[in-house]
Amino acid sequence: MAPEAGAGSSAEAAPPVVPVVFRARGLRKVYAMGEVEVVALHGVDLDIAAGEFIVLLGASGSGKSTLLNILGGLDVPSAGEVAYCEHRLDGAGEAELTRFRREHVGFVFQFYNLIPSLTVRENVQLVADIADDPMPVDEAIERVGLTARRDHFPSQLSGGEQQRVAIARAIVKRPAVLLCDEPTGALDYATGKRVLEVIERIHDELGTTVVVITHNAAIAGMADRVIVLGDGRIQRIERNAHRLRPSELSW
Ligand SMILES: Nc1ncnc2c1ncn2[C@@H]1O[C@H](COP(=O)(O)OP(=O)(O)OP(=O)(O)O)[C@@H](O)[C@H]1O
Repeated sequence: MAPEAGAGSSAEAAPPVVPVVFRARGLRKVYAMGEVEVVALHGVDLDIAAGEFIVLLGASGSGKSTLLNILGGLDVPSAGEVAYCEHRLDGAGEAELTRFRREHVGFVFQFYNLIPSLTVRENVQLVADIADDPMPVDEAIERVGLTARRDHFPSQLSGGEQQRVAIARAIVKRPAVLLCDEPTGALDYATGKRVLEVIERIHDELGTTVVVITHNAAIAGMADRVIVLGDGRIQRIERNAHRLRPSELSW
């Protein structure tokens, strides 16, 4: 808990100080393609507080996935600094990044990447087996509403259900951070909303810091803050006065 300012005095209590978990300064990413250099990030400065729900918007090619991948330790910047709490991620070696990801980050991608020959339960178990302090596998499956389907194989599930398995797999290790790259990109309207509800519930019930990339500007209503990227730069950051539930969004 943050200390209360002015305790014991007549001063009004200051709003609670929420610790910053991600801190990026001058983040730059350049991809070398033979003779050609593609600058994906042009010097991004960003703080993300513990428990924030961030939506990352921007045109195709604006650098959203590059930024998310660097925050999640899947990639490293070409220049600049990025840290998660006390972990410096720029300049970290592969082993250090692997440990960081394993201990702190759950990923959800547009495509679910489940193992087809394993059941729902076994897909989630696989991650629980290598986690330090996993939640019970059945609890993770329950949190995404798939208890009745836990012995089914991915091919027996709809796209939205497979995405919910991917979310169960991401959260079973109790990550402090959930990074989602177009989690509803392959889903229809109703199914996409159901997946967003699951992500919202994880955020609200577990206090997970969440970053969601989307092309769908309506989803921005779910966020505490909306970060709009353009051409590798943060174009603007908007704070929502209050977050909307997925059921309140329409597109
Ligand atoms: N591995 C790579 N090699 C070369 N260039 C890359 C690579 N990954 C991304 N880029 C380039 O970096 C820029 C930013 O890409 P990025 O995928 O981060 O954008 P994005 O906003 O996530 O796009 P989209 O919405 O289409 O997924 C683009 O110009 C892209 O072509």
